[in-house]
Amino acid sequence: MIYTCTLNPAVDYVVRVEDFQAGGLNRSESADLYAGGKGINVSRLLKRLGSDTCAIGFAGGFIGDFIKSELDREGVFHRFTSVHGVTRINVKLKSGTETEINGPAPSISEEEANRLVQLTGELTEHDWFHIGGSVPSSLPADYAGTLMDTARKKGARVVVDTSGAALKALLPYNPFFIKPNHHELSELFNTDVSTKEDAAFIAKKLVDGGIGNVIVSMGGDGAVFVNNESIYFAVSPKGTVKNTVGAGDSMVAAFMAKIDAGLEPHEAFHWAVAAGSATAFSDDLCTKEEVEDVYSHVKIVNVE
Ligand SMILES: Nc1ncnc2c1ncn2[C@@H]1O[C@H](COP(=O)(O)OP(=O)(O)OP(=O)(O)O)[C@@H](O)[C@H]1O
Ligand SMILES: O=P(O)(O)OC[C@@]1(O)O[C@H](CO)[C@@H](O)[C@@H]1O
Repeated sequence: MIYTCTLNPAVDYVVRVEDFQAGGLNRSESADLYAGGKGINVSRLLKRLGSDTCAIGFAGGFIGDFIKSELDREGVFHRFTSVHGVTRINVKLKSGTETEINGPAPSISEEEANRLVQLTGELTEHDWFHIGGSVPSSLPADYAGTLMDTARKKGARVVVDTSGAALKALLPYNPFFIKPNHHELSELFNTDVSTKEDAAFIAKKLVDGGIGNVIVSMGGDGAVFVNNESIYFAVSPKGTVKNTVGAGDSMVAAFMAKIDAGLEPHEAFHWAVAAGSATAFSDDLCTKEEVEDVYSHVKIVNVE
C-alpha cells in the first residue's frame, strides 16, 4: 500500500478571470473546487493509475469533510486524523499567469499529532510512506522527521516532497526518493539552479549523501533524474497548458506506481514526466489514458 501523508491539506479553489484587475471588482468565468494538498493529489493519481493507496494526514471542519467526500467519490481510500481546526482553502487564480494564495494551517494539538504518529506505526515493510507539502507551524519542528522515522523503522519506503526548512530537516533520513523542483533545489543549496547540468550536479551530491533517487522537475523545461547508477534528462512535450497545479505531484505518483510495479528507475522516470505533463495539459489531475497518450511524446536521454 502506498500511504500518502498530507499534514496541511486544502481545498484548491481554481478560479479563472479573463483580465484580472488588482483592487477592482472581478467576475470569474469559472470556479472549481478540488481536494488538494500534495499527498492527496498523489493518492488521487495513484488510484487513477491502478495502485493501492491510502491518504492520511490531518482534516478538520467542513473543508475536511469536503475533502473526505471527494476522495470517497473517487474511490480513494483514506484514514485522516480528525482535528478541531478547519482545513484551509488555497486560491489558484488563472488569468494569463497562475497566481496562488495558499492559506494557513489550522492549529494541531499534541493529542491530534500523537494520533497520526500512532497510525504511521501501523505501516509494514510492504508499504510506502510519502510525505508531501507544508508542515503546520503548530507542530514541533521535528514532527515530520518523527513520522518518517516511525515509518522507516517499520520497514516502509519513504518518499519526501516538501520544501524549505522541512525538506532540509528530512534529508538526513535518507529517503528512497525526493522530487524538488529547481526553485526548491536553488533555495536548499543557496545557489542558482537554472540548467539541467546544474540540477544534475546538485542531485548527484544528494545521491552521494544517501538519497536513493532524485527527480528535479523544471516545469516546461523538463526534468532530471539521478540515482547512483545513472543520470537522465527529459524534455517536456509541447502542449496547451491548462493548469500546472499538481503536475509535480503527478510525477511523484507515477514514479512510485511504476517502481512498485517493478519497472526500472529510468522507465519510471519516463512515466513520471509523462504524468507531470499530462496534468499540466488538463484542468484537473490527468487520467491514466492521458498519461499513456503523452508517454510517447516524452524524450529521455541517458547522459551518464
Ligand atoms: N508548461 C509545461 N509544459 C509541459 N510539461 C510541463 C509544463 N509544466 C510542468 N510540466 C510537467 O510537469 C512536471 C512538473 O512540473 P513542475 O516542475 O512545475 O512541478 P512542481 O513545481 O512540483 O509543481 P506542483 O507543486 O504545482 O505540483 C515537469 O517536469 C513537466 O514534465
Ligand atoms: O502549501 P503547500 O502545502 O506547500 O502546497 C499546497 C498545494 O499548493 O500543493 C498542491 C500542488 O502540488 C496543491 O494541491 C496545494 O494547494
